[in-house]
Parts: sequence; C-alpha cells; structure tokens
Amino acid sequence: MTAATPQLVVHRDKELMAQAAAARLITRIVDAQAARGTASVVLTGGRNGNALLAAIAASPARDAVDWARLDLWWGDERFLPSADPERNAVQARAELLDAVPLDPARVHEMPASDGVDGSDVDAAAARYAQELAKAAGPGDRGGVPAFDVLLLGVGPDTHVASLFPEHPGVRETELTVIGVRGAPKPPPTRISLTLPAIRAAREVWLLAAGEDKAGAVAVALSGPGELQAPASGAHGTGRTLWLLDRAAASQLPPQLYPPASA
Ligand SMILES: O=C(O)[C@H](O)[C@@H](O)[C@H](O)[C@H](O)COP(=O)(O)O
Repeated sequence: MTAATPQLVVHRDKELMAQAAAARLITRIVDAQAARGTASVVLTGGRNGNALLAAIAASPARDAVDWARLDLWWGDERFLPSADPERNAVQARAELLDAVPLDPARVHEMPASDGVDGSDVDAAAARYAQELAKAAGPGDRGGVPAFDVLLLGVGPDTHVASLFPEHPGVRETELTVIGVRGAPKPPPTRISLTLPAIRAAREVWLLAAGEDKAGAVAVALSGPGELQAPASGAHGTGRTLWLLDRAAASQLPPQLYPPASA
C-alpha cells in the first residue's frame, strides 16, 4: 500500500460521517500542533464540507485546538463578490470560523471578484499562488506548504475542488492555482488549486455522502484516470482517505468495501 492508495471509511449516514470526520480533523490538528506548534488545513466548499465545519463548531472538543496557530486555506472558491453568500469562505465563516479565535492573518481566503484584481480571475489565481508560495517552507515542494489535511468534497461527476472531468484545469501540471471558466457547477467562474498543489498535502481526505455520489465514488475508485475522474487523481504524500456514508459507498465493488465500518 502506498500513500496514494485510497483508504476507505464508511459511516452509517451523512450526519454520522460529518461528526466522525469532525472528530478526526480535530484530533489531526491537535496532534500536528503538539508536534510542530502549528497546523494547516485546506477547506472545501459544498454541503459535506460545510457539515463537517458545523460538526466541529458543535463539538466540545473544538477547544482542544489552538485556533490561533492554525493556517486555513481553500481548495477552491466561487469567483464572486467577497460578501456573496455563495462563496465558500462566507459559508465557512458562518458554519465555524466566526465562532473560534483564529488569527485573521492565518485565514487565507481566495480572492473575490470585487478585490484588487477586479474581474481578472487569472490574476486573482496568480495572487493566491504567490500567497501559497510565500507560506511554503524550505522542505516543502511545488510552491505550496505541506498542508496537514486537505479536504475535498466530491461532485456527482467526480470533480474535486473546481477541477472537472475533461476540463483544462485537471490537465494543469505546473501552476498551483488556476482560474476556472465555464464550470459545469455554478457559478461558472472559479478559482481552484490544481492536482499538483493538492498532491503536496500530507493527507488528502475526500468527503462523499448520499446516493447521488455512489456512481462517482465507484468510478473514481475503479481507476479510470484523473482526466475522466479528477477525484481519482487526488492523493496525499502520506495518506489518501475517503470518508463515505453507506449510500455513497453503495455501488462499490465488494473487494473495495472496507471490512467494518459504522
Ligand atoms: O465550490 C464547490 O462547490 C466545492 O468546493 C465543490 O468542489 C464541492 O466540494 C463538490 O461539488 C461537492 O459538493 P457537495 O458536498 O455539496 O455535494
């Protein structure tokens, strides 16, 4: 087994998956902070990503995290005005970030369409790539920090972040952050980390719950390649973990279904 080999955990339903993922993430952050005095996490948009944040907000264990020593980044963002309720960062703040004592300087939102770059999504993406490069340490590779955990929701078409099947972004091998136009999932204009940036993370956790994800999970784990199934190209340098509920795991071939999960 290598770090890219997907490890699967299947929970009873999406509510339990969010709670269990929240407990897992709190523990991972606490361990990283105990070992290195800091931690870095990449957040994802979408229902499962937001449910995880809400579960952390509701968890008494959340106070075990030294929030001031946590760097937060985003895997993708909808390129909208900064206060737009459709922005992943706006939703993350509502679910959790505004309730915990983060260091604002360590919360790295992706640029908005009413920011310094105006409507130039490519310039905005380049700006975020510079911010990542500045945060990268001497031992980090590829111009991004070695994130402790990079979260990804999985779309019903197997997209992750804003990397969609057969779209240019999934082919990007040099840039760490790109502008995305014509995204099949609205809104059409987005900013996204690329697969090389995603793969710099120590751990990549993919979240998928619900019957509508069962096909995507089965396809992504059957190995068609990242161009057809971007989720299949998302793996960490130390661990690749799929956090599922039974409905999203319902089309997995028996040999991939984990022996015991609750
Ligand atoms: O900006 C976004 O929309 C997300 O980052 C996107 O990649 C999301 O994670 C998936 O589409 C899954 O979304 P759900 O969890 O809502 O199905």
